[in-house]
Amino acid sequence: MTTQDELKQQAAQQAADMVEPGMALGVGTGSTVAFFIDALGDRNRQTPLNLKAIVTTSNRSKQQLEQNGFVVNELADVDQLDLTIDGADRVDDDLNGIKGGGAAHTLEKNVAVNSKKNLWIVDESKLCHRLGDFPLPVEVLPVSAKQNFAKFEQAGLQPAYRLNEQGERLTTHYGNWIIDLHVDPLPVPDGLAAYLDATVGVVEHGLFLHLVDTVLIAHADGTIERRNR
Ligand SMILES: O=C(CO)[C@H](O)[C@H](O)COP(=O)(O)O
Repeated sequence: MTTQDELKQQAAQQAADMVEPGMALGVGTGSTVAFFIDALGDRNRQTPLNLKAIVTTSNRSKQQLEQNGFVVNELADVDQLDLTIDGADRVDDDLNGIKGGGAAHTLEKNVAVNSKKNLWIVDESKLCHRLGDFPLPVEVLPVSAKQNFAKFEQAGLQPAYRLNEQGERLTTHYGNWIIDLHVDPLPVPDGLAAYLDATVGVVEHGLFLHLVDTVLIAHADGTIERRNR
């Protein structure tokens, strides 16, 4: 039987084959992306890709890219990316998604919107008809987290602070906190995104709507499905 890791690896391998020489590439975060980075490294060792730039969204991915011989750039040093390859926590029938299971969605969204094309690599367990069964991560400034938490509670969004292994509030790369919202299903994702975008103290949320161009889905029967927006 194919394990979930094998499925992630298959999607990652196919994505690595889709990278074109000379591209400015964005690379996301997570276990699926970790397979992608190793596959890209293998390909680059066989035939150098001479990538114009590589920008990534976490220290973990950065370290792994460097171990594979790539030089990593900051988003601030690049005008625009050609392609960004990332994982996702959920993908719905309209190719909208939830990201941020790894608390990296703020940088992930900044990289994604500055990329001409976005490709997600997922195994079939990430598919859903409607978003909601995976908690929606919201990165908030600590200064007004208490008030925003109360606001989310009043709005029926069932907030919970994300905790680290020590049981303390998890701190993001930018020194903020994550509040996970629990609404299943999300009735109107665009409406919720607009509400969160307009909430002072919300740094970024994990709703990635109308953003991805292509999703590669690894199925348990060994096929890789390609869905385009
Ligand atoms: O959004 C993310 C991190 O913020 C990841 O892309 C998402 O959590 C998927 O991770 P994995 O490939 O490990 O399932």
